[in-house]
Amino acid sequence: MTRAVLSLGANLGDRSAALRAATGALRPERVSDVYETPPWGDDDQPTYYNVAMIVSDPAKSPRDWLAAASECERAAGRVRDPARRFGPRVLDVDVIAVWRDSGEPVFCDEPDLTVPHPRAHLRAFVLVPWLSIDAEAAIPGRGRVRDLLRDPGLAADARTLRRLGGLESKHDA
Ligand SMILES: Nc1ncnc2c1ncn2[C@@H]1O[C@H](COP(=O)(O)OP(=O)(O)OP(=O)(O)O)[C@@H](O)[C@H]1O
Ligand SMILES: Nc1nc2c(c(=O)[nH]1)N=C(CO)CN2
Repeated sequence: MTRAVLSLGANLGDRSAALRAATGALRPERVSDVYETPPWGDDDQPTYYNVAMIVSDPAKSPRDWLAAASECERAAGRVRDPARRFGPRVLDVDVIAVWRDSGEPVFCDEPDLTVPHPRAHLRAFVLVPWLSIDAEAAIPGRGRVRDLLRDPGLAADARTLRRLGGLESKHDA
């Protein structure tokens, strides 16, 4: 059994619909409300809708979670622009952290898969939704999410997020 935390983001097209379709495919144990978040890393793009979810599966390795994430992105019609890092997208699904049934964290450091996600601890749009569905959330090797969010820069970013409500309601105009 592995348990994973996934972070989903969308800022092109019908953002709620993309997140809802991915949630249907990934069948999470828990999913956060939708947060509207300013773009991180590349300012020149629309605001994102972000959610965090907790998933578990008896058979899935971190690489299987990455494959499931990539399949959701493909199904949403994502086109990669190699020239634009952190650029706009119909759907992004990141594998934030993975644990075995025993609670032991899984670490991966491979060219196409790094777990825990190497930038998760810098992103209020990952940490705030995650903390909302797990008060004890912690990034293996980095510490508890509620402590990470005490960093002044992250705390300021956290205040720019707007909680919109559950995925079942429609948020896009
Ligand atoms: N933990 C991870 N979760 C998702 N993708 C990962 C992870 N570690 C490595 N990758 C790799 O990152 C590649 C690029 O992903 P993507 O285009 O979503 O990056 P990005 O959105 O520009 O940046 P970021 O990963 O910081 O969100 C993927 O093809 C995947 O192989
Ligand atoms: N607010 C926000 N900003 C981002 C996001 C995201 O999901 N939310 N994803 C990115 C992909 O690298 C880049 N920037």
